[in-house]
Amino acid sequence: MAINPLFPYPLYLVISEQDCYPQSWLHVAEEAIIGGVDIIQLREKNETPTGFLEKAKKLKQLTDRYGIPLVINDAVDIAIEIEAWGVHVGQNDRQPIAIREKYGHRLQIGWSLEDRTQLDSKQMAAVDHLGVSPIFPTKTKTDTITTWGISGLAELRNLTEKPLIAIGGMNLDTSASAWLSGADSIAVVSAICQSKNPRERSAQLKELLT
Ligand SMILES: Cc1ncc(COP(=O)(O)OP(=O)(O)O)c(N)n1
Ligand SMILES: Cc1ncsc1CCOP(=O)(O)O
Ligand SMILES: [Mg+2]
Repeated sequence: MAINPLFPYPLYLVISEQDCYPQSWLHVAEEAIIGGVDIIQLREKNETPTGFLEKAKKLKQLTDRYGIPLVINDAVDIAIEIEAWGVHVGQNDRQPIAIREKYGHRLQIGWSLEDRTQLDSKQMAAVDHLGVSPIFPTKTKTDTITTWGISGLAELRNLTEKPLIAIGGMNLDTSASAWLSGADSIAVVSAICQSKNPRERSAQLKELLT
């Protein structure tokens, strides 16, 4: 089995207006891209559909300008409408097979892995990459099931060739060990969104992933 299959987006920013407050989320996104973020997910859990769509359009303009992929969290219809690169869904969202059946390969599909048995799910046939969720406990998302830890991530690495995104508690102290344990991408919210200097923080994180 090939180790660490290519997912050419080492540093993955998951962003929302709330997680960036009091900074401007769009400014944080641009600074993070300049600093080295390779892919961005818009994750707005408390927005109206109209508000989410407006933000998605603004972020798509930015990511297009810099030529990086945009992922939309949960809202498949918005991802399709703005021609996002991908969508990220979890166990309680629209399921990968249903998305694939409706939209073919218009979206890359990310799926959250919250339990080892989910690797055997038929949904895996429609999944392009996996969010290993969470690696460590985090205040950013508390409705979680398995806290994988670095050892859990390393075990998963031996069980699937799909790209693995490590998420949850990833920061300057934890990202390198997740990377060296076989993650193909390190996803962060607070480490960048709550940094006083998102550009510099992104560059510091990126430096660990080479
Ligand atoms: C890259 C990545 N991995 C996991 C998640 C979590 O998705 P989900 O389980 O659907 O939870 P919410 O983000 O919707 O609260 C993610 N968003 N991104
Ligand atoms: C969206 C999400 N999914 C699993 S953990 C998480 C939040 C990660 O936030 P942080 O990087 O601040 O720990
Ligand atoms: Mg979700």
